[in-house]
Amino acid sequence: MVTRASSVPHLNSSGGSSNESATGSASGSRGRRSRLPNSRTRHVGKSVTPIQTRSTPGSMPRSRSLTHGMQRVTPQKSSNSSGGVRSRNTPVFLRSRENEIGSADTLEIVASKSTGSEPSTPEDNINVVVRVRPLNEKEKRDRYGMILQFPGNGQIIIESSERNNKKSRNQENVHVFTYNVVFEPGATQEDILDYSGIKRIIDMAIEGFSCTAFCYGQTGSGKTHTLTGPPDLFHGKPNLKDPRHGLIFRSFLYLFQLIKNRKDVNYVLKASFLEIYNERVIDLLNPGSARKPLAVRWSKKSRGFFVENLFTVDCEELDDLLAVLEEGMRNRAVGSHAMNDHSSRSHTMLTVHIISEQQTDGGVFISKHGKINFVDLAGSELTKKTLSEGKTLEEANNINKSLMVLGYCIASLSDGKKRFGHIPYRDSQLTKLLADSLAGNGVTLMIACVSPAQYNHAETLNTLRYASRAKRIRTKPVIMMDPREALILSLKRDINALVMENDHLKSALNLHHESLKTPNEKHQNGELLEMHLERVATGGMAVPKVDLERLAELDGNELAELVKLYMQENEALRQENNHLFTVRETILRDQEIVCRENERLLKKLEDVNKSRFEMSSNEPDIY
Ligand SMILES: Nc1ncnc2c1ncn2[C@@H]1O[C@H](COP(=O)(O)OP(=O)(O)OP(=O)(O)O)[C@@H](O)[C@H]1O
Repeated sequence: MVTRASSVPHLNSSGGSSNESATGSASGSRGRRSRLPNSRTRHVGKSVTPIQTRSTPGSMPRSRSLTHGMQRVTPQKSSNSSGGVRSRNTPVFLRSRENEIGSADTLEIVASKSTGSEPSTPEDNINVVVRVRPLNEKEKRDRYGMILQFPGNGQIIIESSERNNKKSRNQENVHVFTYNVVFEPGATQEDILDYSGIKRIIDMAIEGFSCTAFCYGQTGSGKTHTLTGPPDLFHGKPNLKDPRHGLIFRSFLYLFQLIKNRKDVNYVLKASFLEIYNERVIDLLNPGSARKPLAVRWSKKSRGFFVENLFTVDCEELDDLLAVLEEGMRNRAVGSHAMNDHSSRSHTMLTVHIISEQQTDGGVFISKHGKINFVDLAGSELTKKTLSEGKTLEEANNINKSLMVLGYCIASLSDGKKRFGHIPYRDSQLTKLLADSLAGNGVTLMIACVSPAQYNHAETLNTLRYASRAKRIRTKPVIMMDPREALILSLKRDINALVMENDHLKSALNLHHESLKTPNEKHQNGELLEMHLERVATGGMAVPKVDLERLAELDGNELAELVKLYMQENEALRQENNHLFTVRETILRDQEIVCRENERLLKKLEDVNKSRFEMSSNEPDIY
């Protein structure tokens, strides 16, 4: 039975109202190219640049300033089996938990010393949602029963595969799992956009975070359907308003809408699309006739894996992104087996790089490098069920092997004791490229896709267990910034703070000073004022204005000189502030001495008055 959700998560922090129609927004877009223009894929020129995709499993820079904003969801009552009242605005077929994932909704962007800034929380969960597909025609024909129940509050109950099993009747073989959101079989593609948390992830990607959305599950469970929709959408001229469009298409529309609304920021978008087929990385935007594999390498500098010479296409318009999607979908490896006519035989990763440039209040230009990966994993398969043989069997073995490694990584990362030990990322190309999303500086959404059919009990239980484990993984998201810009921004911020402290100290000192002027202090304060005026007059305050846009043009010496100047300025202000603190301490001490002296004098005066009074009262009256 399908019932209304008991509560709805509002995971997106800005601009992502849940009733926004994704397909509706597309109506304004220009006529779309049906395929990626040749010039974009074949020419290594202006618009197509080989770029390295990065993934960092390792450490992160220390945080300098953290603020955490978690968004809680107000629970709504439902009228499902668990009782309660239905909410009018909640979508049917969707269930969520009252308490959603602990991820940063409010981000304070602050530069860190070395590579960038961090959001408000040191540890963020991976957001895990489950999508249950409807029974397919074959399953209905063969009268397979449904083994899943949806009691609400993000819970999903899986019964024993054998209905008459004694254990099952005793409820011993019933498993209950809880996730951030559970999408029931009737959930629409638009529901996934609105309630999976993807909007918040896109919001974060444009803020400079490295984000990933990936679908996981057995073959035929609906991963490709969720991410891209059915394959026939990409045959011929696609209908932009087709309600079957998947999450990637809808995310692109949402992304462009966001960008359009941010007039104060310049954005440059680039996209790449790769697949991992039989452990070989193929560029889907430039596969070549030989489908020559690309190398995945480790970058010491960025402490992450990257794909060498991967094509990246500039995407000025929505059409360009859609063309990338279409081209990749056309080139990916698809096969057929007993459980799926259009089975993905490879893992695919579509990456949108979002480079933003914004002028800060202090006039400095900062650029951030966010990205969002959409990963469609090939499904795990029991080859005796898929009846794979020959080429399909080899593919299945490779798929299962890489998913097994992914499973090990997820199990280790979710285990409090093992997560700091060795994680076998290097054992498969897939885990190398997902390392950053699983354990590095990224923000991740996992959509676990399952079948409700009794026939798939073991695989569904397995996926639900994986998803539960993944939910326990912590990542440490950071904004990716050019380290030089981050350093300069951070120094500039320090200087501003010191200047403010400096001014504050001076005004405080002036106040004290007026009441406590001594020749010595007058001299000292005069000196400070002179120092300050001299500093301003000689330009000491003004380190040359830097246009960070042009930072890349500076050579090493110029850059070193600039950083030196900032550091000198910083040091001078620090010294001056220390000096001011010392002066303030001295003045306060003197003030205390003066106060004590005053008290002593007052007491003395009192004593004198008292003794005078006593003397006068003892004198004989003379008339
Ligand atoms: N939520 C859904 N609603 C309607 N049909 C669905 C849904 N999910 C999946 N399907 C259908 O089920 C079939 C299998 O789905 P899909 O190809 O997306 O599975 P998959 O998990 O990507 O499989 P594989 O791992 O083999 O690539 C497709 O015909 C698809 O249209």
